[in-house]
Amino acid sequence: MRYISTRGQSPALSFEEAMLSGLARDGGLYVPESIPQLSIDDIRAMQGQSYEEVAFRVMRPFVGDGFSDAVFADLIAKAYAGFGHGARAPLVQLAPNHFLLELFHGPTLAFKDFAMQLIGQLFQEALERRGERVTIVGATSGDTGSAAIEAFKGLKNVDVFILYPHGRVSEVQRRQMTTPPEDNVHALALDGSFDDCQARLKDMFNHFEFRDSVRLAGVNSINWARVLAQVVYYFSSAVSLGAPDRAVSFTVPTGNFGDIFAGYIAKRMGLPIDRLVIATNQNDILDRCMKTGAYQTGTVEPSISPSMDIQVSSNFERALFDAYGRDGGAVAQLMDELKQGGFSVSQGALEALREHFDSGRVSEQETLDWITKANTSMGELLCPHSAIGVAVAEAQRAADVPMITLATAHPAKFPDAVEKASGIRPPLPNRMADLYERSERVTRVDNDLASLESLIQERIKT
Ligand SMILES: Cc1ncc(COP(=O)(O)O)c(C=O)c1O
Ligand SMILES: N[C@@H](CCOP(=O)(O)O)C(=O)O
Repeated sequence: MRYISTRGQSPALSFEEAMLSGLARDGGLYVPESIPQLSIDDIRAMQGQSYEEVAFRVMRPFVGDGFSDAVFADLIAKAYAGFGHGARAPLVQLAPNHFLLELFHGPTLAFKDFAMQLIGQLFQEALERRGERVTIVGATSGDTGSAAIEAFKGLKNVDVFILYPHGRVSEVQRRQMTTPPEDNVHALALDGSFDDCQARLKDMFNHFEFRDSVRLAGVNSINWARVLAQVVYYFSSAVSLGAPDRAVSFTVPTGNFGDIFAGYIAKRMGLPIDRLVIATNQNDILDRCMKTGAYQTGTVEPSISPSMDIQVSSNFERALFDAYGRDGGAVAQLMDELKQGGFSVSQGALEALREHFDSGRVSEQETLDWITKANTSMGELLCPHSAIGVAVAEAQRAADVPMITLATAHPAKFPDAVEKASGIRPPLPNRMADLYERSERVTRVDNDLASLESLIQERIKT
């Protein structure tokens, strides 16, 4: 299996090379050259299997020879051993034909743990075998950063720098990033938005002298391995509701488009998915684009669902690549136009996107109302991101197709919003009950490429 860039100008790489490289050198994102197909029998064989067994069957065709079957199975087992629920990603019923996929039982209480715990294992195994060391830089609106720090802290072949928007993540998210004492992890609070953090990260990848000097790697969903690990729970949940003999739909709280893009890959592999519904907060560029074809950036408005406060939705580029018939030149041109503020999706490409995706947007007040309503009438305390998913799913679901809404974070990560809506302040699980007492370590940084690069170079010298 080879991986090609969405901008068509970088050489194809193996899974392991693509994983360790992050962004392609032409600025594009890696995607598989072709999508492996699973037959109806392959999918039926997943019924009754453990999450780990499903993960092996779904991911194996993408991974290639770098990891043997035995090693890959072992890394999967280690990745999910620390999850707080035997099913890893349990489904609970909210209403007739509406189910919630709880993705918050990992070590940092967000769906990012599913991919990050596995990537930590894959990086460690690959880097030790190669005798190499990398510098991971990540951009986060809160959850990617905490999951990355948790997965990579203390690993000997990796230094990790996480850029987060100062003052725009929840206190739990911030403390998960700033309290680990291991000296290979560094939390950097940037003066700006998540989009600024992600833009500086991509600038570093496009600055080859810096990139090569620190051996830069990425664990955002820029990295194909992140998306791949998230494909698994689409299979495990759909199969437990009767797939492949029954189609299901998914609603996904969306920001950087990585999670829902994983659902699209599951569908392309043969999983019978009827609709994939994008659910956004007031930072609704994706909903506007799906409705009008105009992908126009504006100012990010901080919300009570801060992890989705994103305007430049990185993985949308992967969806556009397919919608434009895998024409890397066309995608490169759109991304150039994006630097000037936006672009219009062609009618043909918009129709191709609408074949798979629907969308909906939820206001701040509606988010609070749905936290209240889900608590009182569905018996589920939701985080604001998951509430946005449930709100959009309830508005859009068809009566005859089961809808699965992804619950992307634990309510205890966002206690202020949850308490305001429900009157309940959700406690942290026991294993992190002392999070508020731990001492923090963080560096304030300007939104400036040169000074960020110098800081990283200085820190990895010591
Ligand atoms: C809790 C939560 N929900 C939803 C999202 C959006 O997911 P994605 O960026 O993959 O669209 C994020 C951030 O990624 C998140 O942390
Ligand atoms: N919401 C994310 C933003 C980064 O997304 P990623 O999936 O590209 O890593 C976060 O929590 O940081």
